[in-house]
Order: sequence, then structure tokens, then C-alpha cells
Amino acid sequence: MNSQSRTVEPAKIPVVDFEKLSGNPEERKVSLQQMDDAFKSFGFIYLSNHTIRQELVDEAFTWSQRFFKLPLETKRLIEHPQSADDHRGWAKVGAGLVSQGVWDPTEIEAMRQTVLPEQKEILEMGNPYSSDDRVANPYPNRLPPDDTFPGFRTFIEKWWDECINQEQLLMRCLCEVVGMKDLDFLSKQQTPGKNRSHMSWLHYLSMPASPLRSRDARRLNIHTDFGQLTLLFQDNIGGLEIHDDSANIFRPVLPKPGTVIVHIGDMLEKQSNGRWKSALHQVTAPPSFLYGDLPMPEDTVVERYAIAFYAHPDYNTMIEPLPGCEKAGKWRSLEWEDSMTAGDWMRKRVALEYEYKPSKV
Ligand SMILES: O=C(O)CCC(=O)C(=O)O
Ligand SMILES: [Fe+2]
Repeated sequence: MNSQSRTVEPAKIPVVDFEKLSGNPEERKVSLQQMDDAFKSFGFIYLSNHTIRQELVDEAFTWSQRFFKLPLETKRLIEHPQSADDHRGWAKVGAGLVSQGVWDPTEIEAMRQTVLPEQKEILEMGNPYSSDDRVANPYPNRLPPDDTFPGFRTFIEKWWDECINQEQLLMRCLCEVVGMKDLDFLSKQQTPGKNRSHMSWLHYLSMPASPLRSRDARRLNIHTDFGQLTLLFQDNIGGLEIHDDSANIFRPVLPKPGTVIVHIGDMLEKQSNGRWKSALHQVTAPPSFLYGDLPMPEDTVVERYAIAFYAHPDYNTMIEPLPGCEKAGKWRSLEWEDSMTAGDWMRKRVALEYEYKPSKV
């Protein structure tokens, strides 16, 4: 047995109970501490008893399956354009490239030559409202027309509202953790009606297990998330892994039904001045395929769905340490320029992922 097929223990990411986070002062104190500790060491938590009803989560996965099963011609009509700003629409298998935190052009080029394309298709979405108002919403969503796919737009609006509500409640908790008086400090960086948060609905295609098992391919390349806070819903297939810096290995993040994964992205790592960690993660085969005794090499890894919501501040927000975060914590080196806005950071990261040239707007 080679080292790659030796079992790796799953990450021991704590479950934080949202009812306790919003409960009596004593419960709140304990849970806030638990969340703070987890974001410092893992950058990830599982959130239980969250505000998004299970039926709605199930409905979202059903919509996702239905969307990705639409004919190719229908999806092509809403294809993601070659732009890092207009980050909306359906991106086919192979459109996303290396998204690792690698910045050196030669190194990136070398990776692009060797990394196998991720076997995933994705629907990128932003604010579903004000689609006719280019000032309020400069990049409206690309969704199938209502007569082709009735009910989807309405669902997306409902889903967006629920995610924003949960994310803003968590932002209040984070403000409390760092001792801010104004618990809405972070939520106020999102202008109501013009919220620049983002959603990716992901469909990982069924594929042979062998390149995943040999680590020659990944379902989603190693990356950190670009925004502040991610709400990540995964189905029960598994395959998400998080980097354990102390052991220098990736560990499975097992699906936990009834919870949503909440994790820190680059902007909040920067805003917390390194207190919280934007952790490297990836998607590969589920542990049973990587480490199990299933026959090789014909195994097929079944398709997988995940739904991510990324909380972002307004794009003109300067990403700098928050009040209460003056003291620098543990810092992973990110390629931040001084005085960088949320918009500049997003364009830089999206351009890298899709190999688009960021435009100067
Ligand atoms: O599919 C997953 O579980 C992870 C998705 C992810 O990391 C992302 O969308 O940023
Ligand atoms: Fe991610």
C-alpha cells in the first residue's frame, strides 16, 4: 500500500449550534468562543440549527439537479462570458482553471500545462434583484428564461434572501467576538438592494476514480475562497478536503446532514488581520474511494452537487483590519496590495481562475 492510499483521519471541525449562538448570554459566550477558536485553527465550522430550513435546502438541491440536467443548448444560451467582472452564468467543464494561491506567471503557466481539467460545471450567480437597473446591479444574472425553466428565478430570490439573512446574523456574532460596539459594522458594508455577494452552484460529473486516487486530478483544485464568509451546502457524497497545516496534508470534511459549513474567505482573513484563517481546500473523491478497498481502476465516482454562497462587501469597500483587530494574528501570505478594495481583489481572483483579463473599470 503506498502512502496515498493510507487512511487519513477526517478534519475535526467543530459543530457550532446557531441556537446557542443566539441564545442566552451564557450560552452565547461559550458558543462565540467555540466559533472564534475554530475559525482561528481551521477557518471552518459546521453550523447546526441554522436559519435555513432543511426543506428549502432540499429544494435547492432539487433545482440544481434539474438545472444541470437541462439540454446543453439551453445552458449554452446563458454561458459565462470571457470577463472577470461579469461573473455570471453557466461555465462548462474545463472553463475554470487553476485557482490555487499561486501568483507567479511562470508557475501558473506550468500548472495549467499539467493540471487535468476539473470535471465540474458551475452556475455563477449574483444579486437576483434589480436586473434592469445597471446602477443597482451592474451584472444581472444569466438564468434560463422563465418559460423554459419556470419557477427557478423565484426560487433563487428566496434562496438569496435566506443566505443573506443567515450570513448577516453570523457577521453580528463575528463583530461581537472582536469586541465591536456596532454589531452591524460588517453587515453595513453590504448596501441593501445592491448586495455584491455571490453564489456558485456546482455539479461535479461522474468520473473514473483512478486519477483522483493517484492525485493526478481533483474535482475542484486547491484554493481559498475569495470573499468574507462562505456558506457551503454539500450533498451526502463527500470529497471535500481541508488543508491541515500542521500535518501538511488534506483531510476529509465529511458531510454532516442538517448542518451548513461556514468558512472564512480571504477578505475576512485580511479584515481580521490574520486572526481567522482562509483555509486551503479542494474537492476530490470521497474517502471510501481514496482509502477504501474498492476494486481499481474501473471505479466510477458518482456525480456530486454543492451549493456555495459567498458573502461579499460592496466592491468599493477597502479591505483593511477591522476595529478590534489591530493586533496581527497568524497570517498566511496572500498577495494583497496595500489599499485594495473588495472589487479589485475579486477581479484579480476571478481573472486568475478563468484566465480572463481583468478590465479596468
Ligand atoms: O464542492 C464543495 O464542497 C466545495 C466548493 C468550493 O470550495 C467553492 O465553491 O469555493
Ligand atoms: Fe471554496
